[in-house]
Parts: sequence; structure tokens; C-alpha cells
Amino acid sequence: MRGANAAAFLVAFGLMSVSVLLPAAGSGERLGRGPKAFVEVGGKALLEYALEAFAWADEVLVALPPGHALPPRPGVRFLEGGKTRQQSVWRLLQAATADVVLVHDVARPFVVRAALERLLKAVAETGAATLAVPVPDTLVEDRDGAYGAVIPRERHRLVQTPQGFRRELLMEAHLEALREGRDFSDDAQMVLALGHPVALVEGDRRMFKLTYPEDLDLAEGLARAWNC
Ligand SMILES: Nc1ccn([C@@H]2O[C@H](COP(=O)(O)OP(=O)(O)OP(=O)(O)O)[C@@H](O)[C@H]2O)c(=O)n1
Ligand SMILES: C[C@](O)(CO)[C@H](O)COP(=O)(O)O
Repeated sequence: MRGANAAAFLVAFGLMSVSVLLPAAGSGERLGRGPKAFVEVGGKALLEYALEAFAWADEVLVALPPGHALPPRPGVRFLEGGKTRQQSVWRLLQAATADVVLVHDVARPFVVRAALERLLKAVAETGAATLAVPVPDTLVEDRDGAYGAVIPRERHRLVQTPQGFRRELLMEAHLEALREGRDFSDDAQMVLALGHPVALVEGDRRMFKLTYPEDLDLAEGLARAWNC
């Protein structure tokens, strides 16, 4: 994280301990460069960006793709991920010990400090929050390749990570999803399905998720400013 000042962070949020869960076990099919955690941007692996951004946390737990191992690192535990993102997070969550857990995609290497601070504040106040950004373009239904109904973008947001929760609340949400055999694309949905509101906190467009090959060009450009 650019300009990180771990001491200030801990003073501001020292009242709650924080476990950071990094699901990094995806295969990166859409990007087409192998497991995304090890893809390099600006000469640095995506996983490294996350480990640096969250070095202030009480503990960091990382789900790696099966068959991958990394050298030990202080304050970091590496576990084997599952078949889906939800399964990977569940494995990490069972090993977490802090009051609050932050779940963050390693596929989002640029963690903006101000957004993270906003999120932590909201989690402290409400117990469940996610970063999200407005939809910048016209949003439309795809009717088999034809322009369909326009969806009012003012009422919609693109959901980012990190997402933060009281650990016990997220445990309850994952257990309920397991009981119901449901698979969710993010953790906020699981908490909402439990009936607990999730605060939407202003994210940052630089915290985009590297998903498609062209995202690599965007990330390389941003990395030049980020890493200097
Ligand atoms: N079984 C899985 C699948 C995904 N993830 C993680 O969840 C995050 C968001 O997933 P995504 O961006 O979809 O990554 P991939 O699953 O790797 O991408 P793709 O769907 O294109 O294969 C990533 O940090 C990814 O490593 C995970 O830990 N375990
Ligand atoms: C968690 C997430 O990044 C929020 O937008 C998103 O749901 C992950 O989706 P993916 O299909 O696993 O990339």
C-alpha cells in the first residue's frame, strides 16, 4: 500500500484485532497466465502487493492453489485453497483468530489506503462492510446480443474488496451457506443472506480486479506510478 504507516493505522484501529484473509487459490482462467497470485505486474507478483498492503494486520492467512507452497514468512500462514473462492475463504476463516476479518482478492493489487481506512471505520461501527464504486457507464441488459433494458446505474454499485466483518458474523454466514449448499461470489452476499445489513463504503477505481488480459496493460501502467 502506497504511503502505508503501520503505526498510525494501529493507533487508529488498535481497538480491534484484524485477520486478513487472502483468497489466492484461483486458476486465473480468464487472464490466461496461470494462477493469478503469481502473475507479475511492475516486476512484482500480485500476492506480494497484498502481503505488503496488509503487513500491519495481526495475522494474514493466504489460500494458495493446490500443489503450490511458499517459503515461511513472519505473520503469514499459507493454506491450501478450495475449488471455489467461497471454499478458499472458508478454509482461511476457520484458521482466523482476530475480532475482525478482512477478505481481499489478491487479484486487486492496488490497495488504496484511504479506502481501507473508510472500510475499517465502517466495520468497527456496523460489523459488516464492503468497498464499492459507482457504475461509470450506461448499464444495460444483454438480450442475446441485443440492447435490452437500461438499468438505473445511480442505484447500482460495483462491489470491490476488501470486505470486512466481525469474525463471528462471517463464520455464521459461511456455516449457513454450507448448510444450504449455496455458493456465493462474495462474502457480503452471504452476510446479507443471513439477514445482517452490509454497509457500502466508497471504494476506489484503482482497486480494480485483474480479470481479463487487457487488465494487465492497465495494471502495468498504474504499477509504474505505484511502485516508484
Ligand atoms: N478456488 C478459488 C477461486 C478463486 N480464488 C480467489 O478469489 C479471488 C477472485 O477470484 P477471480 O478473480 O475470479 O480469480 P480466478 O478464479 O483465479 O479467475 P478465473 O475465474 O478467471 O479463473 C482471486 O484472488 C482468486 O485467487 C480462490 O482463492 N480460490
Ligand atoms: C469478490 C468480488 O471481487 C467482488 O466483486 C467478486 O465477486 C469476485 O468474482 P470472481 O468471479 O471470483 O472474480
